Amino acid sequence: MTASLSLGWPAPAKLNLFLHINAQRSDGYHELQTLFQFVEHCDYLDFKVLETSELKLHSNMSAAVADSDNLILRAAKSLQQRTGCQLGAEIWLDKRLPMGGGLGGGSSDAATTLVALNQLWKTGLSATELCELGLKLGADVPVFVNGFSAFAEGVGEKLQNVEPSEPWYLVLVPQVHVSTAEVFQDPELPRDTPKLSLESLMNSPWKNDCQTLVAKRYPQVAKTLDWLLEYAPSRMTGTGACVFGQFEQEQQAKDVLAKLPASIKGFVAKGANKSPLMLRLAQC
Ligand SMILES: C[C@](O)(CO)[C@H](O)COP(=O)(O)OP(=O)(O)OC[C@H]1O[C@@H](n2ccc(N)nc2=O)[C@H](O)[C@@H]1O
Ligand SMILES: Nc1ncnc2c1ncn2[C@@H]1O[C@H](COP(=O)(O)OP(=O)(O)OP(=O)(O)O)[C@@H](O)[C@H]1O
Repeated sequence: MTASLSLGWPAPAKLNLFLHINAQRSDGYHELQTLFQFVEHCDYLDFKVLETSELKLHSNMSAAVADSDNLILRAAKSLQQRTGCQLGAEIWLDKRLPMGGGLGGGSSDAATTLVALNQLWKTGLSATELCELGLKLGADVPVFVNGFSAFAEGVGEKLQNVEPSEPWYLVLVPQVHVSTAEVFQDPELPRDTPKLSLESLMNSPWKNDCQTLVAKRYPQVAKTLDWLLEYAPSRMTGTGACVFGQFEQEQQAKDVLAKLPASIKGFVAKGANKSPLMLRLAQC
């Protein structure tokens, strides 16, 4: 192993514990209020610093994503451009998170790339500057850079750290791809939930404003959610397709996982208010 090789940078999944859509802005984006929590189920990235500005990605992603669209390479390039850094990187992605499932895997990969390369290239951007850079790549990137469970407003970039309880989750992955852009463009999406204070949101029942619409458009999501609701309080995350049920004990979640019909995939993971990415960064 050479000194320039840096291994095992996690890119965790997130759950939207609640997701309210408050309004649509004139640029098409939506004002929302959401509560993000990480789960200890991650993609992993390895980095090798190159002395030239070349950026190279190797991955085991099941779906083909062109290099020009890949959020990892876009993140690395944006950091080079923002800082004038002349170094490059060879990056290995061990993709474990389902893609397009509302778990934010692509955004999380981008955030881990920004945080890791800022460290390895010694480009010295602050967390706030990395969040600003990340927001240009996707609305969910800043919360992953921030690294703490957060109440988010705006399009998802105005963050306030919070500490909800850290239960065990059973996350189910319906085998359908839900496009975030399509959900937000759908005329039937409710966009008028009143903005509430954090305190009243924390004390009200949690809901996802995209859930009814996505369940209607994708019967497999409805079926999966109905199945899980038999065992635990459950909701959809983000714009779907994944749904999650909440349990006090790991074993309870595993017992339900064991009953899962073969046609549905799922995993058990603990909620975490501190991102595993921050723990990895602290090791540097
Ligand atoms: C719904 C959430 O998953 C909640 O965590 C996110 O806000 C979505 O974040 P994301 O996947 O990073 O989304 P982006 O890649 O920025 O946007 C995808 C598409 O979703 C729509 N979009 C996204 C976020 C937002 N607040 N309003 C929107 O209308 C936009 O049409 C955009 O073209
Ligand atoms: N490194 C990456 N990993 C996953 N998807 C990527 C990556 N780079 C680009 N993408 C593209 O982003 C799309 C969304 O991927 P992602 O897994 O982040 O969706 P998601 O979990 O629904 O995200 P969100 O909850 O933020 O909407 C993919 O379908 C893919 O085309």
